[in-house]
Amino acid sequence: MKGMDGKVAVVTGGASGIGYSIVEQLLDQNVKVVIGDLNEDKLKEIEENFSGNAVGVVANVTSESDIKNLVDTAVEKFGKLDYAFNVAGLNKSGKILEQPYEDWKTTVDIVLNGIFLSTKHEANAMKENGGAIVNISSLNAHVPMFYGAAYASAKAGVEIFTKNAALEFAEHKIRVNAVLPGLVKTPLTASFFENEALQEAFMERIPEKRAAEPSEIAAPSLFLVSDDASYINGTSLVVDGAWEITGYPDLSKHM
Ligand SMILES: NC(=O)C1=CN([C@@H]2O[C@H](COP(=O)(O)OP(=O)(O)OC[C@H]3O[C@@H](n4cnc5c(N)ncnc54)[C@H](O)[C@@H]3O)[C@@H](O)[C@H]2O)C=CC1
Ligand SMILES: CC(=O)C(C)=O
Repeated sequence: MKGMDGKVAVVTGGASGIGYSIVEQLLDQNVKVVIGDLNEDKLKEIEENFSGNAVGVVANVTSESDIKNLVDTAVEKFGKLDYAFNVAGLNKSGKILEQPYEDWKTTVDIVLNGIFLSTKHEANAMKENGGAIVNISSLNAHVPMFYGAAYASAKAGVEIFTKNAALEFAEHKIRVNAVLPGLVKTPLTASFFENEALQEAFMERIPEKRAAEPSEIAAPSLFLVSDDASYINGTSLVVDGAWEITGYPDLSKHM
C-alpha cells in the first residue's frame, strides 16, 4: 500500500485476533510495530518471531501511564510514530435488568475510555509530522444486539469520538477513521461458534453466510492509514458482509 514502507505504528490489542492480523500485515509492508497488550506471553512470542521489527509492551488501555509508556517506547525505539491502530476491546455486556454496574463500567472503560487515552497520546506524538489513526468500533455501534448494551453503547461512543478527533486533528495533518467490523472469527467470539443454534441464527442474517477472517478487517484498516486513503478522514468503514442491512438476529432465543 502507498507510503507505508519504513513507517512506525502502535497497535493496542495486537496480541490476538484482529489486532494480531494488523501486526502481521504491517510487518509485511515493512512497518515497525510496537504492540500494547495485557498478554505478556503472547507479546514475548511475537517479539521472538519478528526480532527487531516488533516490540511488545505490557499496557492496559485504561491506564494513562501505560499508554504514555507505549507511545514513548515507539518514539524511543524507532524515532517517530506515524500510524496507530486502537484495537483492544472486550465485551462484558449482559441483560440490562441484571447487569452488574461493575461489568458495565469495565466495558465502557476498556472500549471507550481506552480509545480516548490511546488517541490522545498517539496524536500528541504525531502532531509535528502528521499521521493516521484507526479506531476499531463495531457494527454494534449502528445495530443493537440483545444483551449487548454496554458494548454497543461504548462502540457507538468510539464512532463519534473518532469523528470529533478527525475534526480537531486535521490542522496537524492527522487523519482519524473508524472501522466497524461485523462478525469476525477470533477468541472474542469463540463462544458464538460453540453454540450451533446461535451460529445458525447469525448466518441467516449475514448475507455472505460466513464470519470474516481477522485479515479481512486488518486489510481495510491498513488501507485507511495508507497514502491511498489520503483524503479519507473522520469516516466509518463498515466491514460486515452486508449484515447491517438485515440487522441482528433475535439472540434472546438462543442465550
Ligand atoms: N471479533 C468480532 O466479531 C468483532 C470484534 N470487534 C472489535 O475488534 C477488537 C478486537 O477484537 P478481537 O480481535 O475479536 O478480540 P481478541 O479477544 O482476539 O483480542 C483482543 C485483544 O485485546 C487485548 N485487551 C483486552 N483488554 C485490554 C486492555 N484493557 N488493555 C490492553 N489490551 C487489552 C486482549 O489481551 C487481546 O489480545 C475489539 O475492540 C472488538 O470489540 C468489533 C466487531 C466484531
Ligand atoms: C459485531 C461485534 O462486535 C461482535 C459480534 O462482537
